Amino acid sequence: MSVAATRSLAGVALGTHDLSFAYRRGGERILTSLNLELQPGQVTTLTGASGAGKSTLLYLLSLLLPATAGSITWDGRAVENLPDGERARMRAAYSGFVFQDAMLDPSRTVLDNVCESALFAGIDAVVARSRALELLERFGIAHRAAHRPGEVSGGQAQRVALCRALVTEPEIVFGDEPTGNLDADSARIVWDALADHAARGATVVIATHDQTLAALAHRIVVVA
Ligand SMILES: Nc1ncnc2c1ncn2[C@@H]1O[C@H](COP(=O)(O)OP(=O)(O)OP(=O)(O)O)[C@@H](O)[C@H]1O
Repeated sequence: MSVAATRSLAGVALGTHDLSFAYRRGGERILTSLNLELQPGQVTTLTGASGAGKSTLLYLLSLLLPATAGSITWDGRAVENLPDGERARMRAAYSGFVFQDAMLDPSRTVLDNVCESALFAGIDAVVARSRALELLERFGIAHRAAHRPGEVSGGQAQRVALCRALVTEPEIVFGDEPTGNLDADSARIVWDALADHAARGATVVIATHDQTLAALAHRIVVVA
């Protein structure tokens, strides 16, 4: 394992303060006056019924969506009103996101999908490629590096998405049902990788319906 992969991480404390959100102005509130503090070095799982707002909360915490009311803090800094460019820069520099259904770029190879987020975060191309190959190897999909996402299985695609999220060595990892397409053994590998990342100091926040995995987290937040 490389030196980079064993570097300890500081993580980012995530907070919400009276956070509310509606997808449309004046529309139904998905989240109402939510107050949370999520600590570095921990895995937090978000559970709750389908449609309760777990994915929405991940999008808010990761700065993909702006809050309707209230605030979101990263290490105490209010981030909900930052300009879009700054939010994108912070996302790329500090976080990785494993989306539901992988969401890989179908026109690019598996390797390029993983490298892309590192390049976007300003990581040197040679380093990005070496880290990407190392992660693909670690998760047993290096033999698919030159394939397109349409040529790999759902479970393999989900592992590629995990590699893409980890390639920047992020301080925060968000996962939206990251084990949803996986069999029990593969799900455990993904979970262990996320738990390892938290053990190194990162803040890890995972939305999941899998109660077995959720129970392994340091903290379970029920979104209602
Ligand atoms: N882009 C959108 N526009 C409008 N409403 C949306 C949008 N995305 C989600 N919703 C609605 O917001 C609510 C919360 O959705 P969200 O995906 O956050 O729930 P979830 O808890 O993650 O659900 P699941 O467990 O099924 O993935 C749902 O009622 C959903 O229909």
